Amino acid sequence: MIEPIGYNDFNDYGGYNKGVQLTFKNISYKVDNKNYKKNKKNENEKKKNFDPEIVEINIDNLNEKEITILNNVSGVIEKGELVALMGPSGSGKSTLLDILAQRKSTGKITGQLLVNGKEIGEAYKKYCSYVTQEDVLLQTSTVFETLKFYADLKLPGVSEIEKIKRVEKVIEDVGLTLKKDSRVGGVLAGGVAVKGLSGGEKRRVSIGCGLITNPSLIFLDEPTSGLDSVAALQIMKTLLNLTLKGVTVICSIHQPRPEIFELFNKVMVIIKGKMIYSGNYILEYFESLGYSCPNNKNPADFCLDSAVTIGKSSNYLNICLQWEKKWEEELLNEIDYPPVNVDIPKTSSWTYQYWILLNREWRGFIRNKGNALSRVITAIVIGALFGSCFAGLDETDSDVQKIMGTLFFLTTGLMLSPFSMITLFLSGRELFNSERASKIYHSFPYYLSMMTVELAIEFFVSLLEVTVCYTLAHLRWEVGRFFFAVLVYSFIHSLSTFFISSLANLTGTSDLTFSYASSLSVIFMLFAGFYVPTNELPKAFGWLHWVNPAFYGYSSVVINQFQDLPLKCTDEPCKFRNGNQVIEYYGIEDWTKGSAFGVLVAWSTFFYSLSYLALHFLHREKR
Ligand SMILES: Nc1ncnc2c1ncn2[C@@H]1O[C@H](COP(=O)(O)OP(=O)(O)OP(=O)(O)O)[C@@H](O)[C@H]1O
Repeated sequence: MIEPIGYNDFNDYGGYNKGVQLTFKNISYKVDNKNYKKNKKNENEKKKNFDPEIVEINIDNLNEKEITILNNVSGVIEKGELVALMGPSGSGKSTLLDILAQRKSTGKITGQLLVNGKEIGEAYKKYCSYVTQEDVLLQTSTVFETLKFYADLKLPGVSEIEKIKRVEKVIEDVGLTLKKDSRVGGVLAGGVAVKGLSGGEKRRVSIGCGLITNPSLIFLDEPTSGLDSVAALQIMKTLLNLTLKGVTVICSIHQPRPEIFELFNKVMVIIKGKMIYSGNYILEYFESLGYSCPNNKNPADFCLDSAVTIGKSSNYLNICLQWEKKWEEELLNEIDYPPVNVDIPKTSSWTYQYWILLNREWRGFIRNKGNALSRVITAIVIGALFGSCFAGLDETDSDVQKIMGTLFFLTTGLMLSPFSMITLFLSGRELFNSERASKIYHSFPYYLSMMTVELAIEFFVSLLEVTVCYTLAHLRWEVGRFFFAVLVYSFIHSLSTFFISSLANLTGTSDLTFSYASSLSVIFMLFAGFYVPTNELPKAFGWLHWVNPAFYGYSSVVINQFQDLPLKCTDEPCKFRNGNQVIEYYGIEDWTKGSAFGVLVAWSTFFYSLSYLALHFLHREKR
């Protein structure tokens, strides 16, 4: 027999009241029917060949522009209650939980949500926790680091020692003391597998993240899924102990074993988007409807089986109406709203969020050794390859074309290398969406920290590649010009990173990102000014180089290389006697290296902002 785990030694660091009463009235949720037009067409076809003998589907339902997922759902959850949300698969449990936790950002939600009888405000999410059904965790962090990250962001103003104590207590409560320093593990973006926790252990880490702040209201979407029966009971007892402190806990749950089912103070049953019962006498209620639980049957299994049967029966709508009537006429009037205001927990500042996120981002990069090493090795190999192909160039008119080629291939090499980051951007986005929905940080510090680490790496990679290539190819090796070239190349690299991350954030899929990014990169390369000098472009395409960021990067390094450079003539007639003639030949004499670099920086800023805005506003949730 597992002993319940106490929370008595937890301090209320946030200083806010534990536990709240939550009332939801007439909640409905509708989404656009994406198949509306297709269904309408099919319906017309069916009407043409209508045969009442064989048509079974309800044509009217397929025909609606909006699909109703939840329909007029109401209920009350008292302070300190442990509530089970039950129903057949697809009945709307997770959707209701998402709406109660204010995590739905798509579809049309109507109805009222009250905390202690008052409309919920902006701070609502700060005193609730939500534990998702899927475990979205950073694979490279340890159990301790994962929980400490939540403690750092969600417990501002609490001392380091207290935060560590809190983290260790939660780790103990979710039964992971022996795994405290194990990595979470999983498959990293790019396919590298990191050994780590089992599925059930990850579940416990996710639950621990929800418990770290000692919240007033906890929502858990199927907290016991993936756990063995002992671990499931242990987790549920942990939750029960929280409720004894007054915390309100709501879980969606499928088929709990009888010992777990007994722990719940209240059961809510949803069938096909409608509530049919909410209370603590579920078996008696089903009996009154004519469904009796056999003695030897698990009551949770019985409830679910009965719910499935009711959903299919012709009496379903009557049962729903009967419950709605009971709610309107009896239960609603019996609600006793506690006269307590909920204190709002503090939030950490953006600078602090940035610092914590930066640390995590950097740790993630260092621990993803395969990625870090491959980027460094690729930079050295590519730099050496270009440098060797054009090795020992002289400052002569006959080597001008080769020098132009070296500069161009360095530019394109650095433009193409961020393609390998597509999966990294998209997998990071899943974690970001999950953490943002919990309101633990703002998107801006997240994006800034991610890009700070990326920019630092890119500067280092560019420095390596340019140093190797410039040394071997004998490009203009003066301190000022060399470092200017490194700066331009690292901006070309970052611009391409921002460009690809914009596409990833706009499209949300790796296939589309790859396809758009590769097509546009080819256009960028074609009109960069190497293959065809800008003044020789056909008139119809002449404008293209003006809107081509690669043109500005390439022009900047070409001017940096050739400006005021005397060239030796190897053959007569001599094509170029000095570098300025080269600059003129390529049609970029109106630019200085500084002005072209300035436009490159402006393009980088544009893609940086576009990528951030797409991250902030698009693809918030999968469903
Ligand atoms: N945004 C959406 N667009 C279209 N359909 C949706 C959307 N959100 C939910 N649904 C549909 O609503 C139904 C209820 O989904 P929900 O995930 O809430 O069910 P559930 O009871 O939690 O199921 P399960 O127990 O299998 O997790 C499902 O059929 C789901 O496909």
